[in-house]
Amino acid sequence: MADLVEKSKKLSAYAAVDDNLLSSHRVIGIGSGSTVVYVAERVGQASNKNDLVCIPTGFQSRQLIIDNGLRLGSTEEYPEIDIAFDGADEIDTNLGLIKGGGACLFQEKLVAACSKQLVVVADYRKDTGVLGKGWRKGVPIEVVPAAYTKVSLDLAKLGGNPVVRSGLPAKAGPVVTDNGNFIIDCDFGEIPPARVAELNAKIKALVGVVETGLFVGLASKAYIGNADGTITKKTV
Ligand SMILES: O=C[C@H](O)[C@H](O)[C@H](O)COP(=O)(O)O
Repeated sequence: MADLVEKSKKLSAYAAVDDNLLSSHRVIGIGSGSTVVYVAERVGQASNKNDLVCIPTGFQSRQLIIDNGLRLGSTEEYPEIDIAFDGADEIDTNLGLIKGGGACLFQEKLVAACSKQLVVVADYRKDTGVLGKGWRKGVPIEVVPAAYTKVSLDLAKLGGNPVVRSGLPAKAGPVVTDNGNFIIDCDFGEIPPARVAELNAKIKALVGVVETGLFVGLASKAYIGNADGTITKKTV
C-alpha cells in the first residue's frame, strides 16, 4: 500500500512537469509536501534547468530547490510566476483544494496567487470530489498567535470544530509555521464544491486569520497518480 502511494506520487509529479514545464518558462513555483519532492527532482532534470528561477513555498520547499541544484528566488523579486506545482490534501470536482496539512498554506497561497497557472500533483487518495470527505482532520487555518482563542470561538460560531494543531511529539505546545503563526484545524464536515468559496470568504474575514487552507479558483490542472499506474488529468 505505502509503496503504491509513493509510486503514484512520483507518477503524478513527473507527468505534471513533463506535460507543463515549457522551454519558455523562466519562473517556477515549487510547493511543499511529500509529492512535490518528485516535482523538484524532475525540474532538476530538465534541460533548461539553468534558465529557471524557482520560488519556494516554505522552508522544506527551499531545501528541495537547493538540493536539486536549482536557482532560488522569492516572491519579492519575482511576483509574476509562469507556473507553480504543488500538492494537496484533498481535491474537489471544481479543483477546489484543502491544503496546509504540512502547515505551509500561507506561502503556498501566495505563490499560487502570483502564478499564471497552478498544477496540482497528488496520489489517488486525495481525489474524493468533495472537501472534508476523505481529509477528516479539518481545514487548516493559519492564525496570528495572539488571536487563536478569539478565532477558535468565531470558527465554532461558523459551525466548525476548531482544534489548535499540536506540535507534539516533536514540540511541546502548538505547531509554529514558517511565518511564526499557529494553525487551527477546523472540521466543517463535507463542504459541497459550490459552497467552498463562501466558507473561505467567511473564514478569511475573521480578524486574526492570516490565510485559509481552502484554495478556490487557483488550480487550473490536477494530475492524479492512480494505484494501477495510470494518471487521471483534470482541468477546469
Ligand atoms: O502544508 C502542506 C501542503 O499543503 C502540502 O502540499 C499538502 O499537505 C500535500 O502534501 P503531500 O503531497 O505530502 O500529501
